[in-house]
Amino acid sequence: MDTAREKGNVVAFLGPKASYTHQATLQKFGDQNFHIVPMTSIDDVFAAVQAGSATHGVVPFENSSNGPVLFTLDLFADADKRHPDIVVEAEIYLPVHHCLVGQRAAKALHTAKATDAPSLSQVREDLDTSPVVSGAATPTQTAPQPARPRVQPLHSIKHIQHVHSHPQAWGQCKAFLTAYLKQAEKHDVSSTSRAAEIVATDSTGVSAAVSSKLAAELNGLDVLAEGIEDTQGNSTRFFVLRRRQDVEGHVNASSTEGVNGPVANAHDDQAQLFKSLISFTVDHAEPGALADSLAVFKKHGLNLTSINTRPSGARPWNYVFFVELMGRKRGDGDGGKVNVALDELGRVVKTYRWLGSWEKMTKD
Ligand SMILES: O=C(O)C(=O)Cc1ccccc1
Repeated sequence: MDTAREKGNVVAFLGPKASYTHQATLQKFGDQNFHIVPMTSIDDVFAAVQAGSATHGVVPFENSSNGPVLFTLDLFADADKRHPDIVVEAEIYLPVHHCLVGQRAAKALHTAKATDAPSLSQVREDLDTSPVVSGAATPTQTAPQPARPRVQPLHSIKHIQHVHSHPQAWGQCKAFLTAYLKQAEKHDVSSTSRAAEIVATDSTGVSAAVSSKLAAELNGLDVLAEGIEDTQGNSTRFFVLRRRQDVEGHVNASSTEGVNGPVANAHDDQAQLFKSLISFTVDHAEPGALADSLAVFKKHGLNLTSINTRPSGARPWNYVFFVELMGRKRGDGDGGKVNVALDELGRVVKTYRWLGSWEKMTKD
């Protein structure tokens, strides 16, 4: 019997194996006694933590070049009130290097069956060994100087007609995809490693995935291009989810104080060590409602580090606002700056939710 599972230490992550989320999960929990369980979707990770079948969940939240993961923001917005107890307990940063993975043209020709006539002839044409198509994206009126990709394919990719990946990956690899795979059909799937699994089942060899090298290895695929992300230093931030009742009053082992704990004499200057996430809705008919809300954070000297919005789901053209700020909420009645600001925010907004406070993992 699995002792980690028996003790209830279960981490749900966006799988399958070899997703970037899996790699982030191993970075944080790999050397601890945790039972690590793949989930099919980000939604399933939220649901497992909310239901208590997992004690922790790991989900992608934001990319350094492509911005927020909209699925995750929408689950935090929680229009259906399915996750009332979910809070963020920690953040994980992971460098992300995307590959185009699939079958090389010669191999694809071998494995394609005679009945796959259109793809077979396509593959035959592509046996030209020149690795590169043009590499130059066509200038258009809206993009007169399209960005040049940072790398060239390692093998011919002219046989690729379909590309599968998580929607986040498209936005991180725009230059490469535009230059080399403009005509290929793009298919959204639940994760980058799921994309590699799908490609491995395509016997015609005309499909590829944008995923990690690890996902290529695990699924027996060739790396057709490596490092296809638009920006050097491409990195994704993941959140560790918990249930609010499991973190309240709990002392975070990696910090000197509780994330939300009852440490009465902690100083607010430690705000630089922590971050918090808050969502709120305002009365859209009231001029200045958003400005009034943000003024509360200013009044209490709370530095906002990001602001996002998503449709609220309650009514068309109504939004949920998300702010991240430096500082942490303390135990109720503990009087920290964030606690006071939240009380005040409650008087100027329609609804708000504290979505967690955690130790900041970057130095700046
Ligand atoms: O974890 C994955 O593999 C995902 O599909 C989410 C994702 C996508 C792109 C960059 C980082 C995480």
